[in-house]
This record gives sequence, C-alpha cells and structure tokens, in this order.
Amino acid sequence: MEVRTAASPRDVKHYTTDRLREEFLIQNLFVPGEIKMVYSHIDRIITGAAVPAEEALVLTAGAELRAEYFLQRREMGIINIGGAGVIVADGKEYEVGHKEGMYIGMGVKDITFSSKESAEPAKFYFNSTPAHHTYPTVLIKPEGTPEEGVVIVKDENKVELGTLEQSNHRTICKYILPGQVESCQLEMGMTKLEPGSVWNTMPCHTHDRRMEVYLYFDIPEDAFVMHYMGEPAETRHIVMRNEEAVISPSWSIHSGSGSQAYTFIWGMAGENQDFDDMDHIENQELK
Ligand SMILES: O=C(O)C(=O)C[C@H](O)C(=O)CO
Ligand SMILES: [Zn+2]
Repeated sequence: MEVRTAASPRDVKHYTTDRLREEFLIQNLFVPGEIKMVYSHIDRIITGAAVPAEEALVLTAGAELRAEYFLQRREMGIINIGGAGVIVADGKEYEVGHKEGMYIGMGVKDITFSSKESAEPAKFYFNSTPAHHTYPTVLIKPEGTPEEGVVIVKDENKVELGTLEQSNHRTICKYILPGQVESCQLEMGMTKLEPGSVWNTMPCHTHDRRMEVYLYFDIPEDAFVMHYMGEPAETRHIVMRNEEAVISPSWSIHSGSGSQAYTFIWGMAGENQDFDDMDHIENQELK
C-alpha cells in the first residue's frame, strides 16, 4: 500500500506540475488480478480498487495498518464501475452489479472480491476510513425494490443540479450518508454529467470539516478532465485521465471541466457528515 502524507496550502502553491501530481493524483488503481491501495494521512482515508480476474481477491490489512484484518478499526464503501461481481463478507455473498455499491462495517473479517465473467471483470472502487462503531453491512442499489440487506437510494438523495446553459447539468446520487446508509464518518456517492455538460462542482466550494477524494471515469482515451484544486485564490489544475483519482485536502476547492461529459465518484471523511456543510465560493473570487 502506498502512503501519502498531508500537505500544507502554503507549500502546495509552490509545487511544480510533477510534484502536484505526485502528491494528489492516484493513477494505475485498476489492475486486473490485483487490489491496489493508497493510504493518505489526510483523515487516514484509503482509496483503492480491486479488479478480480480468474481468481477471487482477498482483502488484507497489509503491514501499514498493523491490524489483524483490514476492517478491524475501519469501515469501507465500495462502488462497482465494471462488470457484474460478487463480494463475500464474512461468508455472506452479495451480487454487486454495475454502479451498485456496498457499505461494509467495522469488524467484518473476511472480504473477497470476484467477477462473474473474467472477460468483463468487476471493477470495485473503494474508500475506507477509521471507525469506532459497527453499522450494518448492506448492498446499495441506485434503483430497485428494497429487501433485507439491500438499500435503494432514496429519491431525495438523487439531486439534479446545474443547467446545460452553464455546462454543469448533472445528477448527484448519494449512496452512503446518514438516514440512508449509516456509517461512522464515510460518505460516498456518484455524480453523472449530462451530455453537453462538462463542469462538475461549479460554482465550487470547500469544506474545512471534511476532505474528499474524486475518482473520474467513463472518459474515452482521447478525452480528459481538468481537475481544479487549491485555495480559491491560488487554483491549480491536474489533468485527469480515465479511472484516475485525486485527493482533495479540506482547504482545497475540488471541481472539474472535461473535454466531454463524464462521471465521478466522491468519497468524504472528517469532522461531520453534513453533505450541505460547504463554504460556497463565488465565481468572482476564483484566481
Ligand atoms: O457535482 C457536484 O457538485 C458534486 O458531486 C459535489 C461533490 O459531491 C462534493 O464536492 C460534495 O462535497
Ligand atoms: Zn465537496
């Protein structure tokens, strides 16, 4: 597991392009037959991906956690951006389809990931944060009928924002948040831009109480997203390609404009779980 330290905004404004990418950009997460992880000291969030091929992949703590098993003192949220897959959590099997997700609570010892078809593997993207309490493990579906152990995203948690005129028409689908899927601190969801719209999270914001990680995907090979970060009056950009993630410290804006529409997954951790606790930045304030 790669470990990244925290960074001060006073230093970051002097970074070169390479240094900025080294600190915040996460590349090569989705490797067939492997589980890749990056551990950030910022709120101790782990960003990872499991792409099972022929064999099931077993999630282990690794030397970095000094734990008996991965979720001994953690919780995790997972969203599958690939083909149909299966997650087994302490012997219970969950079928996780494309854009379906899971919350797995602290204390679950044995977790394995597999793909239904190795030719079209599941791509399980995950965020994991420290936890102090066990909340129920559930499968999360954007649509469908609720049943035991399966949560359907509520209509109130599918929020349409922006307009085509402002090139920011998008729908935010909130998977893990209080009142729907309980967690200690982790919140997760997915935002999809409508065709012709290219701006996410614009007008932008910061939230000093929480950090955030974005995973950009559904981006063709010749396309890209400019991710904007930094303090509002010291913005910098990172060129993002398909299936790359970026760490956003609490002091940073996090916004993007693509060469075409795209989708991204956001995960947050920190002081509170109030999605709407944001410090909004006026467009005129940006530099
Ligand atoms: O498009 C958006 O706006 C978002 O998806 C916003 C993120 O969810 C976010 O930054 C939450 O704090
Ligand atoms: Zn945010």
